[in-house]
Amino acid sequence: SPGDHEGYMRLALEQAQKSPPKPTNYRVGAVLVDSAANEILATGYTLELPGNTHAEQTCFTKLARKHGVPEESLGEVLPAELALYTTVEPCSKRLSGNLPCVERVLRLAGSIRAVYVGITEPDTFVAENTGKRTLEAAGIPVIHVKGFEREILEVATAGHVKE
Ligand SMILES: Nc1nc(=O)c(N)c(NC[C@H](O)[C@H](O)[C@H](O)COP(=O)(O)O)[nH]1
Ligand SMILES: [Zn+2]
Repeated sequence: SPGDHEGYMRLALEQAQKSPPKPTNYRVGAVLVDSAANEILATGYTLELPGNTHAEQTCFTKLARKHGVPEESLGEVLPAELALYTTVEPCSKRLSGNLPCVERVLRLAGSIRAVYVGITEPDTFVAENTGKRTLEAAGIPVIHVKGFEREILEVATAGHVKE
C-alpha cells in the first residue's frame, strides 16, 4: 500500500519512468508526503516542468504555485511533518549551476522531517554527493529504502550511452 515507505518509493519510481531520457542527467522520481495525514502533497519527475528541472525541485515548484507563494517561502505554508521520497538522493551539486535540491530541502527544514532515497547518486556527473551529510547535520535523516536499487538505476541511466 502506498502508505508505507516501499509503497511511496514504488510511486516515486513510477514517476521516474515518465522522465524523457537524457545523457546529461538522471531520470528521477519524487513524492512529497504529509506523513501525519499520510497524504501525497506532490509528485515530480526530472524534466516534468519546463527548463532543466529536477524531480524534487518539481514537487516544491508545484506546491509553491498551488499556494501562490515563491518557492523560497514555501516553508511558511506547508504542514509541519513532511517526508520526501526520491529514487536518487537529492543533488548536492549540479553541473548546470542551478540550485541543488539539498539546498531546496534545507529551506524547508522546518517541515521536511526525513528524506527517503532509493539509491545514492552514482559518480557519473558529480564525484561525491555530500547531501546525506549536509541534511543529517541539519537534523534531517536520509534513510535508504531498500529493494529498488537495480530498477531505480536502470531507469535513472536509461538515457546514458552504455559503455
Ligand atoms: N536527485 C536528482 N534528481 C534529479 O531530478 C536529477 N536530474 C538528478 N541529477 C543529478 C546530477 O548530478 C545532475 O543532473 C547533473 O549534475 C547535471 O546537472 P543538471 O541536472 O543539468 O542541473 N538528481
Ligand atoms: Zn536536484
